[in-house]
Amino acid sequence: MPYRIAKTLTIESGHLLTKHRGRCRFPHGHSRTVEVVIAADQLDANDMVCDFKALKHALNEFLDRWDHAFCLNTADPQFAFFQQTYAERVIPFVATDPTSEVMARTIFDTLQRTLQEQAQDPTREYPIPTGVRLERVRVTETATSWAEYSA
Ligand SMILES: Nc1nc2c(c(=O)[nH]1)N=C([C@H](O)[C@H](O)COP(=O)(O)OP(=O)(O)OP(=O)(O)O)CN2
Repeated sequence: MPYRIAKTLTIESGHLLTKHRGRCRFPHGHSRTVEVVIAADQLDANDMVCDFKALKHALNEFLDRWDHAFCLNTADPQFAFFQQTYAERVIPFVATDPTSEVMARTIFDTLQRTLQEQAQDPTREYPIPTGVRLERVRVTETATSWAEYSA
């Protein structure tokens, strides 16, 4: 697929890593940059892979829930407490730590489903053309660390 576009969003989120030996097992936060790349063989009627706004809307539908939220392994002994206390601002990661790798995979799988659904609806203000392919999702955790998940 010769054409490729990317969109980047930033979210503020907290987490802790139950399996980490160091400080990352304690609650802490990150300004996370999420970069998604989609590809296409040909351009649409607007001479685009797809409108950047379409990509932003598709990503935001899901990622807004992670903004100013706390990502937590459901196996954490404190999970029930956090969920009762902070309700929808606690994002459950089922029996897995919310590492950058797991976040990248979760975002990839969810965005792929969203793009497929929205490509069936040409009446959207910013439609997703059929034939576009989600190539990769990169989650940047700190100034020096990122993880990527790709097709
Ligand atoms: N492969 C992964 N390793 C680590 C993850 C992760 O998601 N995937 N996450 C963490 C912690 O969340 C930590 O906050 C970030 O790690 P790190 O880059 O080590 O952060 P530092 O600011 O301490 O980096 P320095 O370069 O050492 O200052 C840990 N590992």
